[in-house]
Amino acid sequence: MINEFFPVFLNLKNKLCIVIGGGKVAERKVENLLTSQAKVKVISPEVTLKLKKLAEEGKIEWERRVYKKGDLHSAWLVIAATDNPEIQKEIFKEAEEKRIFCNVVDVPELCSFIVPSTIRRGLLTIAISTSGVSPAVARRLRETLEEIIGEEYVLYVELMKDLRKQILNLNLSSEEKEEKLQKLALAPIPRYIKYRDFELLKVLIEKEGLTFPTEIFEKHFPNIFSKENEK
Ligand SMILES: C[C@@]1(CC(=O)O)c2cc3[nH]c(cc4nc(cc5[nH]c(cc(n2)[C@H]1CCC(=O)O)[C@@](C)(CC(=O)O)[C@@H]5CCC(=O)O)C(CC(=O)O)=C4CCC(=O)O)c(CCC(=O)O)c3CC(=O)O
Ligand SMILES: NC(=O)C1=CN([C@@H]2O[C@H](COP(=O)(O)OP(=O)(O)OC[C@H]3O[C@@H](n4cnc5c(N)ncnc54)[C@H](O)[C@@H]3O)[C@@H](O)[C@H]2O)C=CC1
Repeated sequence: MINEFFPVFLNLKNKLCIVIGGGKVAERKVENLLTSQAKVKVISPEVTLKLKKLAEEGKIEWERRVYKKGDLHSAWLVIAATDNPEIQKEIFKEAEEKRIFCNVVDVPELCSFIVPSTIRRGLLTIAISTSGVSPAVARRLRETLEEIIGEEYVLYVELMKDLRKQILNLNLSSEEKEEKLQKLALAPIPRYIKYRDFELLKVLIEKEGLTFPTEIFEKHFPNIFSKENEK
């Protein structure tokens, strides 16, 4: 029976996450955790060059030794990434006892959480999981979606955040607000951004009685509007 995993986005900022093992897989998980600003501690007698460098730069803490029972004390999350099946089981056992979520990288059945394949576009995150059965499929799907969901989505989501705020501040009924939000979400705005069709986009936004937030565009494309003015 495959688990029906519960998808969540965790706020790990400054929270201690312990990674046991220091190979290629540990390295990938550590980089992921650092993206979320977690406080990372690696326990492993050997680590990759990259992990060593991160430790030297003070970006992670590295305890150069093997795992021992009790190490998980005060962690929020644990990743067991050693190449030793017995140790992996011991780590999972301690994590369960302490009620700490634990990812055992080589045994999907011993995972109280799994790590999805992830696409990040600024504020937008897309996470893909095959419930642990085929990481290669998760990766392949990520690569396919990355082509559809391009870098234009960084600006797009920032723009929609601004427009939503404007709409919510208008003196409209909740039905009217909902209608405007849905209408904007359906408009091909990512395409306008991708092809720099800013004039068309401006017309669309102003037609809805909203203000075109120039500063958001200028942040991504410095001087884009001033150059147009010079012409
Ligand atoms: C259950 C899970 C636990 C967990 O790690 O959280 C798990 C388990 C295992 N992975 C294995 C193998 C590989 N994993 C990758 C890559 C990734 N693995 C990731 C997640 C997960 N892997 C979780 C399930 C995710 C889901 O639900 O789909 C990704 C998405 C996220 C990340 O790790 O950061 C990241 C892709 C990131 C990206 O590029 O987008 C590659 C390389 C590749 O394909 O590039 C290979 C080799 C090819 C292959 O075997 O497929 C093996 C066999 C080990 C062996 O044979 O020794 C096991 C154990 C088993 O299955 O028994
Ligand atoms: N979940 C995933 O995405 C994937 C999982 N795997 C599996 O993950 C495991 C790790 O893979 P790699 O990083 O390539 O292995 P690796 O052999 O490069 O690294 C293992 C690390 O564990 C450390 N280690 C060994 N015993 C230890 C102990 N008692 N305490 C602390 N650290 C200890 C070693 O020093 C080494 O740094 C393997 O079992 C592999 O099959 C492999 C590919 C992807």
